[in-house]
Amino acid sequence: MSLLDLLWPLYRREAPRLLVALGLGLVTLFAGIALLGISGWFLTAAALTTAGMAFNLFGPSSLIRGLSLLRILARYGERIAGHDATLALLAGLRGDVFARLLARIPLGRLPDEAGGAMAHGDLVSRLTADIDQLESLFVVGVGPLVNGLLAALALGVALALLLPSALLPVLFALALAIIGVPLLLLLLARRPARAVARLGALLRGAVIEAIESRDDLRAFGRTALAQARFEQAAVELGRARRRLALSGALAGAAMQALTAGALLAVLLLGTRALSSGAITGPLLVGLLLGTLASFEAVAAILRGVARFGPAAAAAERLAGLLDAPAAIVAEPHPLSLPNSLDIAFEAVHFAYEPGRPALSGLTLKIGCGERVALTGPSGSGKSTLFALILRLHDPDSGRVLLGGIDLKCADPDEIHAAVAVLEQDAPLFMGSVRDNLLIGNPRCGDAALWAMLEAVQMADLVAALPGGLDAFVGETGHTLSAGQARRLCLARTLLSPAPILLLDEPTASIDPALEQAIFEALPRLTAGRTLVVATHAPPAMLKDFNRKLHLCAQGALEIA
Ligand SMILES: Nc1ncnc2c1ncn2[C@@H]1O[C@H](COP(=O)(O)OP(=O)(O)OP(=O)(O)O)[C@@H](O)[C@H]1O
Repeated sequence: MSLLDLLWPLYRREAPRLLVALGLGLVTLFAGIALLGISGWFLTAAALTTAGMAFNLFGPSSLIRGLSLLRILARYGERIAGHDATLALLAGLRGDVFARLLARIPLGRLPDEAGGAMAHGDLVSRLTADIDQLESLFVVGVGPLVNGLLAALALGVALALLLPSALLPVLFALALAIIGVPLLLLLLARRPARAVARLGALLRGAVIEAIESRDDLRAFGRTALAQARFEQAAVELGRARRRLALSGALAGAAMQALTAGALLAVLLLGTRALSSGAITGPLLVGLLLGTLASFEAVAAILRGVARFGPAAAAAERLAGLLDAPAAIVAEPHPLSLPNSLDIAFEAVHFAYEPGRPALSGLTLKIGCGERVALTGPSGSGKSTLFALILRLHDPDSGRVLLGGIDLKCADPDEIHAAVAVLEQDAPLFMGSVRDNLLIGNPRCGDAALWAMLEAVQMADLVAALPGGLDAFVGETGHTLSAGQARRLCLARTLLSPAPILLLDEPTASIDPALEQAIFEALPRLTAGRTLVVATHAPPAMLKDFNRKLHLCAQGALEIA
C-alpha cells in the first residue's frame, strides 16, 4: 500500500473543509493583490490630481477598506478551516498507520537507509515526527500552489490587457519562478531532507535508548559513551539541517532576483507606454504593485516546496513501514474453533532467521484441561512454542492445531480469545493496579480482583498502596519491584477467562517461598482449563502437573 492509498480516503473525508480553506485562501490572495494594486493606483491618482479638480475619493477609499476587511476575515477563516481539516487528517492518518503497524509487528527488515531491523526510536519517529511533516502537504503545499498559479494567471491576463509589451518577459520570469526554481530546490533539498529525517530518528532513538538503559550505563561508567553518541547524532543533524536551509536560501535568493527582474521589466516597458500615452501613471503604479503581490503569492509555492522535501522523505519512510509484509495474514473465511481445544504440533519447523532453527520437527499433543510443565535449556524454544500457539508467527513447515483446526485457517480473534499468555517480558501499562488487572478480563469486579491478588500474594501490598486498586503503577510499572510487577502480570493473565493459559516463567524474579506458594495455587486457579507453564523451577515444585515436557533442539521429549 502506498502512502497515497492511505491519504486519499482521508483527504476525501476532509474534502469539504479543505475546499473551504482553499477558497478562502484564494479570496485572501486576490483581496491582497487588489488591495495593493488599487492602493497604488489610488495614491498616485490622488497625488497627481490637483485639489481643485473633481476626484472621487469616496469610492476607492471605501473599496480599500472593504478589501482590507475581506482579507482579514478570509485569512482568519482559511486558517481555521485549513488547520482544522489538517489536524483531523493527521489524527486519522496516525490512527491508520498505528493500526497497520500493530498488524506488522514483529517487523522484519525494512527498506530503510540503515538497512537493518528498525529500532524502537525509529518507529516512534515514524509515527510522530514523520506524520507531522505531512501536514505541509496541504497547508503549505497544495494551497499555495493553487494560489500561486492563479495569481500568475491573473497577472498574465492583466498585463495582456493593459501592458502587452511586458507580458513576455514577465511570463518568462513567472515560468522560472513556478517551475525552474522549485525544481532546483527539490533537487538540492532531496538528499539533505532525507538525511534530516534519518538523523532526527537516530537522535530520538539515542535518547530513548539512553533513558531505557540509564542504570546500566551509570553502573558500567558508560554515560560518556551515550553522551558522545547523542552529540555525534546532534552534530550530524545540525549539518544536514544547515545544508537543507542553504538550499532553501539559494532558491529564495533566485526568487527575489526573478521578482526584481519582472518589476524592472514592468517599470521600463510601462514607462515607455506611459510616455506614449498607452497607459496612465496611476495604472502603471497599480501594475507594479500588482506584479509585486503576484510574485509574493508565487514565492509561497517555494516555501511549500522547501517543506515538500522533508515531507517527501517522511512519506518515503512511512511508505516503507506500510509496505512491510504483515506478520500474519488472516484467512478471509476462517473456520470456527470447537469447544474442546486440545493443542497439537505436527512436525513443526520454525526459524526466526534462515539457517538458525528455533524448533525443528516438533511433534506434541496437549490434551484439553491438561496441566503441563515445559522445561528445557535456555534457547530450546519454549517461548517460541507459545508464540506459535498464539499464531504470532506461522511455522515454516508442519502445522499447529487448536481443537483439530490448523491455526492458519482459524480466526485470529478467536485464537486470542481462547489463549491467554503471560510473556517473559510482559509489561505493566501506565495506569492503576485495577487498569492493569482488567486488561485480563474487563468484566471482573473488585472482589474477583482482590481474590486473585490474594492468590498471587499481592493483596497486602496493594492494600497498603495509597488508593489500593486505584494506585498508579507508572510506566512499565516502575513503582513496583520486578517480582511484584511479575506477580501483577501473572494475576492479569490468570483473570482471563481463556480456556488455555500459557505462562512463560511465571515465577521469574520471585523468591523460592513465594514461588512454591504460587505453584501450589496454580491447580486451583486454573481448574478445568489447559495450563502450560514454561519454567526453570526445580522439579520438586512441579509435582502438581499432569505431565512434564522437556524441550531440546530436536523436539519434545516426554519425561515420566
Ligand atoms: N525475535 C527473535 N529473533 C531471532 N531469534 C530469536 C528470536 N527470539 C528467539 N530467537 C532464537 O530462537 C531460539 C529459541 O528461543 P526461545 O526464546 O524460544 O527459547 P526459550 O527456550 O524460551 O529460552 P529461555 O528459557 O531462555 O527463555 C533461540 O536460539 C533464540 O536465539
